[in-house]
Amino acid sequence: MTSDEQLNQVRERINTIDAELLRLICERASCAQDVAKIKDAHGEAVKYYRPEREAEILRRIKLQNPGPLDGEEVARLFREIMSACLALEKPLEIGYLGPAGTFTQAAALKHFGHSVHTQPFGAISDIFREVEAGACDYGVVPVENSTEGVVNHTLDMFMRSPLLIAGEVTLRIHHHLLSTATEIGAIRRVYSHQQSLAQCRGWLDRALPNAERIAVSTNADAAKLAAGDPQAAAVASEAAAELYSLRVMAQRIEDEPGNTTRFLVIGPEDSPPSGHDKTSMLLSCRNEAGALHRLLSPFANQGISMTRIESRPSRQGVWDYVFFVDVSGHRAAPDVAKAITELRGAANLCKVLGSYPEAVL
Ligand SMILES: C=C(O[C@@H]1C=C(C(=O)O)C=C[C@H]1O)C(=O)O
Repeated sequence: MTSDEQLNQVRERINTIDAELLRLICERASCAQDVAKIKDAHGEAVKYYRPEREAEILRRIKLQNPGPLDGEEVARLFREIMSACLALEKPLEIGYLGPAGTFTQAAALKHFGHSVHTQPFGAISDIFREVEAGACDYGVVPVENSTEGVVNHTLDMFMRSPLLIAGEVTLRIHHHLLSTATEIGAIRRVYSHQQSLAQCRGWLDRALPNAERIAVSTNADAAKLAAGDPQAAAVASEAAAELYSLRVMAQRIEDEPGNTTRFLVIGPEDSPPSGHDKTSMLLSCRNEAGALHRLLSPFANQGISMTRIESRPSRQGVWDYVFFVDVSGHRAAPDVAKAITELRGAANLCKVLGSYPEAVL
């Protein structure tokens, strides 16, 4: 057989597989419609989106993956299939910290897939308000974001808001040099958020020692500015390059590889147990010797591991400190439930912000 004949044979096989895949994906979509019909028939407030079920499905796909595709890769494909199936009912409305092209938008699409409708907001408080009002189904806000620097603002909102955490998203952050210039030598100005500039300082010192660095409020704003100035560049994401028609002049220019940031999904409800969950809570104690130790001992007593603790001044005058604590496990799990009961007795304040699946993607 000639190589052309061999290729034709494999291509024929691919065409047959594609037809079969298409049939199966459509059959899956019909099943999703059946789920909706059954739920509708039972009346009451219908909730189509099930974060715990989606997390279970994605975890199973990763486990069952026989290769050669990477587990992350197959999970991403199934993420999009589920997103499209769910959108058959009604695309979810997701508010995020804009403008378009921010890492928060990338996080929203990573978590929900591309079949949702994303709506940019200028401030984190606007996102909380829109979700509280029901204008958005969920919101996505940065919580440990090394680029936008708004962690505290998100944490402060939880002190006042009745919203709960329904999910978390982690995103690897890569910075690129974007411009309309034809060569790097033509660049006189570099725009970006100050933290992104700081994260690329070494690279900028070497490649653009004479260009002025100008800090702006978001990386998407930087991309917008670079789009209108051929002597300027922006340090921003690939999404921003596409959105503002900029060329990627240099890729992955961050000094520290492996920079990951975390986002939270906020909604009117948290998530039922998925098998691998986290619980976030807000705790407070008086400023006295041993108070923090006593506050956290219920977790240690139950053998629960704490994955994060962040302290904030309470601003309410009543309590000195407020701690944002993440622990492993769902609030419905006996050990976590027991620790929470103990905490309620000991802490001045114990507000459970929600239990949600650990990020799968
Ligand atoms: C509404 C449901 O399913 C939705 C659709 C899913 C899918 O396409 O696999 C998964 C979870 C839900 O977001 C449900 O299972 O009750």
